[in-house]
Amino acid sequence: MDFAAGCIGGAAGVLVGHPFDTVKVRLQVQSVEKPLYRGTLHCFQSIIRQETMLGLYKGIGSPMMGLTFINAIVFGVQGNAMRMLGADTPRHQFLAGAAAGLIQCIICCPMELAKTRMQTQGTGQKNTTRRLYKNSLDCLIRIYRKEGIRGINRGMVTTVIRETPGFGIYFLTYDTLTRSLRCEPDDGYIIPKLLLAGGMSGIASWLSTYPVDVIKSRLQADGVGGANRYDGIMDCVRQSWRREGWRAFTRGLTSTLLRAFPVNATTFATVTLFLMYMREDEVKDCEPMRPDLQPVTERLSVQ
Ligand SMILES: NC(=[NH2+])NCCC[C@H](N)C(=O)O
Repeated sequence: MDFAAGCIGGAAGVLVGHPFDTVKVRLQVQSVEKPLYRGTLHCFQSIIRQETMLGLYKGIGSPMMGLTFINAIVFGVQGNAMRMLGADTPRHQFLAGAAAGLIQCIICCPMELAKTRMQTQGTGQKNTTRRLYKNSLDCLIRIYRKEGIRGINRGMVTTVIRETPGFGIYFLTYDTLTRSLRCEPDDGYIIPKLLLAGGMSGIASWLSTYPVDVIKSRLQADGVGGANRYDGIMDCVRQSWRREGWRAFTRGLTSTLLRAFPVNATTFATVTLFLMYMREDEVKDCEPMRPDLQPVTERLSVQ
């Protein structure tokens, strides 16, 4: 059921957040010498004016397919890892989340490679005729044909460095906030509390590893519409630091945080409420399990 809940939560989150993610990627990878966008709002306005609203949804196919499945893996692995670890402690919450974050990189990296390349090709152009990639799947097929398995896993190291601690903090923050907000199934304010806890968990998670995300986007977008600029992670870090200083590592952060709250508020609230109602019958039919042995999503549904 954790997997099913993650699926539904993931799809809801993508629909809410993709435009913010497109703005984030454009700001992260735009030219420093001749920047197209002055900031978050200007980027939103420019994309809508030059590429219509559809420009904000470029590359949504990949996360819609990928994030839905990724969230199924994330919540499934986290729930099962918590049951394996036994006691529901903050350390176990972090470890179970980190394990889920690490495992989902297998899907996340190729998915974000296709998404990033789709989001950055044809920047500023309305017509789609001269595009290298027709869609996310075509993008991955072309990369695989040209560069093999190594090519579709470009950015894997930075994805692992971003996601493993990022998801540990994601679930630890959610568990901590749902406890301190006393989220109980019979609480009349359960939904706003879950939305607040989920949204803040998303923000905490993205803030914790954001500089790594900038490097990952630059490496995955490298070569779109021009020659490759980077010879690996450290070269990308050195060039970014030399040209832009510390600001390089905060490019697109505003849009990321604007996206992180609604997307993760939607995802966590959907998952928790789904598990709560789907397990209601278990609570009626059997002795409630020890609350200290269940992950937060199960604990909320058992009492
Ligand atoms: N890279 C992270 N910070 N991951 C944690 C949040 C993941 C969530 N699915 C999102 O897209 O916002």
